[in-house]
Amino acid sequence: MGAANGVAAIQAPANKAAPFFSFGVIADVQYADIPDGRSFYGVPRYYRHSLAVLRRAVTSWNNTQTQPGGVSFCINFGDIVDRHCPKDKSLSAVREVLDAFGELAGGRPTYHMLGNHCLYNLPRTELLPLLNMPTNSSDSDRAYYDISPCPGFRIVVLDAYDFSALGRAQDHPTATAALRFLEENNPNADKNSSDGLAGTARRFVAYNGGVGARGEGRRVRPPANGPRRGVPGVAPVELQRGDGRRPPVLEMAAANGIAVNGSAKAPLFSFGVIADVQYADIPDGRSFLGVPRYYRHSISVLQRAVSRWNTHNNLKFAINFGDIIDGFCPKDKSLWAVQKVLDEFDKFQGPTYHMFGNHCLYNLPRSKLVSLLKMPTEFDRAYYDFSPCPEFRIVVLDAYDFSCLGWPQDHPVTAAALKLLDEKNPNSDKNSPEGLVGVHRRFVKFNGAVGKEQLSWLNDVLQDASTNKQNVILCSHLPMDPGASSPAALMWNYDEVMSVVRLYNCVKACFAGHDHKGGHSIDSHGVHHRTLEAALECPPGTSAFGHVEVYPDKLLLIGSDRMADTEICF
Ligand SMILES: Nc1ccn([C@@H]2O[C@H](COP(=O)(O)OP(=O)(O)OC[C@H](O)CO)[C@@H](O)[C@H]2O)c(=O)n1
Repeated sequence: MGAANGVAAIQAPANKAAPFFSFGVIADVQYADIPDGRSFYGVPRYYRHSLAVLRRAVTSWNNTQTQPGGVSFCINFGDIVDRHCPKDKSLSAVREVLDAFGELAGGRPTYHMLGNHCLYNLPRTELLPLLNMPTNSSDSDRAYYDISPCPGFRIVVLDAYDFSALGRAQDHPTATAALRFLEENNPNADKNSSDGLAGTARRFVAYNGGVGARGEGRRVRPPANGPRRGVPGVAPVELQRGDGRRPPVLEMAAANGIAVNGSAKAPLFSFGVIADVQYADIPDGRSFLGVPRYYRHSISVLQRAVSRWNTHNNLKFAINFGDIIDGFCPKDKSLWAVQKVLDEFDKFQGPTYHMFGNHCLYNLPRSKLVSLLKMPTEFDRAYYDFSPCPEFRIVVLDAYDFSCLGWPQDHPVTAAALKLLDEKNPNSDKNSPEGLVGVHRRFVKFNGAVGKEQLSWLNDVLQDASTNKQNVILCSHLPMDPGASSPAALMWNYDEVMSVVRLYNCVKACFAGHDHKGGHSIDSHGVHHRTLEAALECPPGTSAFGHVEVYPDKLLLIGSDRMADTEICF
């Protein structure tokens, strides 16, 4: 491409060899023949339509035009039917979904796993024969297995409810042990509620479960020196690899085994995170795709974040991942709205580092924003780095450096970016990804790219960080890995940025905003990508913010209710 301020050509994959095998994937169909509803947090759920999604998936997997050679099998990641399915219809609903999987051409199999919703409907004993898992075991309760579709690969399917309170009779020893475990680790009367639990302890709710320690072929030996750190009432065991070496994490097992791990040392430093506040003094609305947006409530989420960060008392700084106000903010109120949000950030007892999001640029020009957001940069640049301790460097990218947004209409960057969109996106409305396939959906006007000069600056910063043996946390409004984002929310030249990142080993994690539902992935080079859940889409009374504890060998994102906790080990 090599455009004015420059994004270079999007690379075709270098390796064009045929894959060893392909397989279809689908998760959380949660079918029920009932009207549409909403999740606990208010997100719409389409119980009947989900079966149509599955049928479309099967048609697509059967289509050798779109799936050259077809898929060899498919994996269903659980929750085949929903808990709201009337219980006298559970069996027929499960059968309906299984019939849809059965349409996979040539009798190719589907490999299923258990989800909590499966177990709300039917006991394990009834469910397991229906799901026909290749456990190859006389243990009729077993729901974990492995398959080897070709000599060089093995697929391992875990039973995440092996140790859980679900799916077994109340007086079954495993159910009793799991309930006792929940009693010890969750003080709420409603064990589905994580209220009051902090960080990763929020996972101790009845709708989750654990991998038990009794698996055949897993060699378990008791610890030499009695119990170590762990969950109260949980007896630790150490699991051995087949070669006898201990795995890198200490695992704990309860009566029937559950694995947990934690950190005892103090972090090097911690920082607050929040994304997509998108405040506007306007009534609630919806995204283009119909997800509710709470424009006024989002500032309450920020207020709660600042108050929690201040209570924490040990956060060195905060990072705001962009979209400080919304595009629907009346333009004569943009400045007032930005100032109102900044006043809230000012109540935090430390500095806040900001970055541009598309919505910032719908409201105000770049030059005005750089000074309002007090970015620690020279000239009008909106990318920068800083080092909160000798071992770490934080790099903040400007994901709209090369974009159609924020530059004057007659600026060469605007013209070059529009030209790129014309080449990549045939729609007359360049905000629409309609008809674009896969990661090509990112070529829409509400995204942008890191320009040539910024790429070269990034290269210099990463080289310097490597020389100084610093770990790097890369921050950008736009996500940079398809595994952690919808394709339509990706940075235009995420692949170019990641090519620079991969020249070094210093970048340990990339954090982003923009894709409001959030996401997490580990890319092929082991770099974690964490897209943060948006403050804007928190129904009143709920929140999405967090703080990151930074250790020499890991980051722990500790989220408030809608922001998921994430452990990033390196
Ligand atoms: N499919 C779409 C999606 C959006 N638009 C229009 O584009 C503008 C920006 O969209 P918006 O959802 O407000 O952008 P956010 O930054 O809040 O969210 C990120 C993306 O949605 C990521 O997936 C707006 O005018 C939309 O109406 C569109 O036309 N077609």
